[in-house]
Amino acid sequence: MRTDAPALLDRRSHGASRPARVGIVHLGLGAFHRAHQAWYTDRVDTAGEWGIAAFTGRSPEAARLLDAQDGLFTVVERGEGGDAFHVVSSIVEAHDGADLARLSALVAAPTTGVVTITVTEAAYLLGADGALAADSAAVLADLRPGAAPTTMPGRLVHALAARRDAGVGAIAVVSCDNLPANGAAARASVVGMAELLDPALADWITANVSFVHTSVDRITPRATPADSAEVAEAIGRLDRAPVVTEPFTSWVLSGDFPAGRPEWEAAGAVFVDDIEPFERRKLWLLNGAHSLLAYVGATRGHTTVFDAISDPVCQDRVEQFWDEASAHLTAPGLDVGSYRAALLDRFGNSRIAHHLAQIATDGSTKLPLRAIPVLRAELAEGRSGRASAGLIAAWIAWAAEAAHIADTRAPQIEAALSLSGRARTVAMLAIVDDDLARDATVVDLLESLLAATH
Ligand SMILES: NC(=O)c1ccc[n+]([C@@H]2O[C@H](COP(=O)([O-])OP(=O)(O)OC[C@H]3O[C@@H](n4cnc5c(N)ncnc54)[C@H](O)[C@@H]3O)[C@@H](O)[C@H]2O)c1
Ligand SMILES: O=P(O)(O)OC[C@@H](O)[C@@H](O)[C@H](O)[C@H](O)CO
Repeated sequence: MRTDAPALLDRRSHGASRPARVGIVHLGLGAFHRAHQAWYTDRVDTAGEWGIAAFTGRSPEAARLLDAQDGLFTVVERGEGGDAFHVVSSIVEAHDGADLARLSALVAAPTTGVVTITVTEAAYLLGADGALAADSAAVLADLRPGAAPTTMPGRLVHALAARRDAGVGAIAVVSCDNLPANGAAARASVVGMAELLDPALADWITANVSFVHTSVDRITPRATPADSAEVAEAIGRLDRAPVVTEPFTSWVLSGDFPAGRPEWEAAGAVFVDDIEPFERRKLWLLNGAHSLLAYVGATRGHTTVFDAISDPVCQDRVEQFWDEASAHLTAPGLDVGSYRAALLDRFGNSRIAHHLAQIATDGSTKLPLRAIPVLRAELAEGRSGRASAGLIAAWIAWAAEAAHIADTRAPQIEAALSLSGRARTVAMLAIVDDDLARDATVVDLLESLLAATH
């Protein structure tokens, strides 16, 4: 029977006959990894030494789809003027994250020098003090005798034990999640888990694992079936796992790679000694504005970042938040004015459908990273922090109306929302900052901001 449907992408027809040897293990096979770290590696690994073995974090679906097409996938760079298509072949193995035997074997291999991570902020399971939340249900489940770990730190500790036992030496772990000091966060999460499981292993990890800090940037919304259809039309092959991303990309890294790394700088990555100013600028201005648009925009009936930033009320709120944040972004070379102007262009890319609902998830983890530091910096300067407090108020107002709250702390949020008046405001604020919830001036400000939203 004749069919016009194109054949599935595969390595032979793509001309990438021999997959690269595995040199990188990745945890969290989502859209961002494919649009970012896999894309950089694809561009620079001409010798085929840094193939990526990628593991999913929760559902095995992404691995199943990629495995069926030899790990190949298309990166669609979606600019305002049109799309560019690149088939990426750097992922050479894709696995269910529950496959601990394969994960351990690969992390213990002498040819593996790097582990990269994109598992979302909440998956680090850190408490407000920055340490592993040892009493959380997920951590306790991993600690049960004989339990197969399901968390990121649990699985990585399991695999690092195999590396120690194999005696193949040091390795780099590179967090690419949107967390300040994400290398330190990864260390706190992984070493914290190891301390609970095997203190001697925790010592080995401390001595042999280099936790690299990064600031990562490339807006990558979830792809849709229409994107797959467009890719088939453009490349003449069926791709069930394309990623759609913006043309802009940035990767700033700081730290050691004791077992080598790809030459990512050849594709534009930048290695620096002090990453903090860059990550602050990105987390506060880009991610902070994203969260603000997610809550204010959704409350005003918008669906995507583009819709929201096109609304003058939302843009005005973003500018006010940026004014507050910018007052604390004073390190040389940050060029905050140009960065803000570029962000307005990126948010205004009408062809990128970045859904506010995706950004709104896990607000209880994101606001302490995106709103609270700006609010605290403003309070320290004797100012009210009205715009950053406005982001927290927007989250509270959004949560109060939301039909469904996708958040790892949804039970606490629902309990807080069951209260009313000032008690409710205090309980919601306590979820993102316990100390500030005891500050009557901040609570007063939130109350007045919330009253103004009605
Ligand atoms: N998408 C972007 O624009 C973008 C840009 C910069 C940084 N990031 C970072 O990358 C992360 C992932 O983004 P994405 O677009 O790939 O999302 P995604 O939903 O496509 O993929 C997320 C991956 O993390 C895994 N995961 C989710 N929760 C987990 C948990 N609790 N434990 C273990 N694994 C878990 C999922 O299984 C999946 O493999 C973000 O949370 C952010 O920190 C994303
Ligand atoms: O990916 P999250 O959930 O941490 O945050 C949502 C967006 O703010 C984020 O994905 C940005 O698009 C990204 O950080 C841009 O580089």
